[in-house]
Amino acid sequence: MTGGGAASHPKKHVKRQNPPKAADRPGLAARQCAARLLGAVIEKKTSLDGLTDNQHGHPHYMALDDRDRSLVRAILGAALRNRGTIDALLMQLLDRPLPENAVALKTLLHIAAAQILYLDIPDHSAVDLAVTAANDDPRNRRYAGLVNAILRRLSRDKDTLSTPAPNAPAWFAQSLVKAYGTEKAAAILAIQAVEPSLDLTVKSDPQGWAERLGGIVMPNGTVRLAKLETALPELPGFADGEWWVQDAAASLPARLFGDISGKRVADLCAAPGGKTAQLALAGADVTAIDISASRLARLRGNLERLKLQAQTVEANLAQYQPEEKFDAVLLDAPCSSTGTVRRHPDVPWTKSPDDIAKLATLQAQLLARTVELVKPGGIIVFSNCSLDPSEGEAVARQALDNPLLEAYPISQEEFPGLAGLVTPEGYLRSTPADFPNADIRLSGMDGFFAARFRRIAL
Ligand SMILES: C[S@@+](CC[C@H](N)C(=O)[O-])C[C@H]1O[C@@H](n2cnc3c(N)ncnc32)[C@H](O)[C@@H]1O
Repeated sequence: MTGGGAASHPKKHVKRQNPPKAADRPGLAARQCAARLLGAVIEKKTSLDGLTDNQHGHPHYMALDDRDRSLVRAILGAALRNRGTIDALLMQLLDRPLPENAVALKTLLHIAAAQILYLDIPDHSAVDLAVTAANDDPRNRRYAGLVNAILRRLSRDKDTLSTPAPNAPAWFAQSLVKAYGTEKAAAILAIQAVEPSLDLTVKSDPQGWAERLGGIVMPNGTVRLAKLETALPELPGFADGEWWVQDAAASLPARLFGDISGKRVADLCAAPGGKTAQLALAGADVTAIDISASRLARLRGNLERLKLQAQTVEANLAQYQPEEKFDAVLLDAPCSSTGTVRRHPDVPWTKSPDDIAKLATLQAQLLARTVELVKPGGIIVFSNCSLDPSEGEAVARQALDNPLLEAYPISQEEFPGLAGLVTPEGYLRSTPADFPNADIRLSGMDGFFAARFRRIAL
């Protein structure tokens, strides 16, 4: 007989199997971590690179195994690349807008929608895990039914819903239109939604490496792979230091010095060292300067793998005093990095017009300082990976107010196959919409700007 009044019959203690705790659900921790990190990017403007750093990342990310970490990165990549589309789709499915303060709910829905719409994950697990995550979070518990309903509808109707929404915050979309016109701005935003190819700068024999690695050779000699099929260190040539990862556009500024074999060249904002490696490979006696000890340590590690040499100096460029001036200097200045939006889809969401204005001021100061470090007659290359002309063309034009500098325009002949990147003023300007390819996975390049000057002998 069972039952009976609890008061009259003390309950026999029956050992019951506990239902699995939410925290034990496979895949839940990764989804919760993804939602937390998306919140940090959008609400606190924290850089995704820092949050997902394998040594110093967010504690919840660090607690995950490698598989879950790569899942978190994939979810966040899809959620950020397609943020405008996801937002518009969710709005269509909601009867009324979410409460303003329901930030955690919105983040959770975005994470789940990214999986349903863009990742090779069964829709039902994305939905189930989102509902479990909602129930596990006091802020979202009362919305668990709504989460379930919205995500099921999204899964069912995703092929018929349409949303022509820009995947960028308004300030970024508007700045692109202002700088490049409507058509090119749209092309830039379209390609930023696609995961970029992987470009390698090879020490020699680009054609041979392209054949070995299954890639194509770009006009500048970079080898481009449509997709990374294996972990980078497992690719042939990595351990032997035969190549390094560097976007095709990022490889152009260091080529603007001409023959630098045997010359003393300073790479003034050097880490992690892609351009230092190019200069060293070209035979220059390179001094690599950077303000960041940890980034310089990465640079040293990279050079060691590549079996290339450079002296390294940890210093703030504003105070740096070399014993002797250099024959040439490269200033690859800190910038808003909006040109790297394809690999860093968090950038438009973490940066603002205010940041761009501050960085443009800093770049002008660093460029003025750079002039003091080069010998009369020496070449100065100023570059950065911003798409905003106020960090590029405007800084370069203003620098010519300095009587010690003269323009040394870049000519189209210097870049066969990429001559379209050279502007009438003699600057180099690339955007993600440049170098289109019928195979979208092979299309595009980072947005980069470079200007070349000569220090005048007075
Ligand atoms: C765009 S990254 C350089 C990338 C590098 N040139 C490459 O190709 O790998 C800018 C670098 O400037 C460094 N930096 C920023 N401000 C600096 C300063 N005042 N003095 C020296 N380095 C600085 C940062 O630590 C960062 O490593």
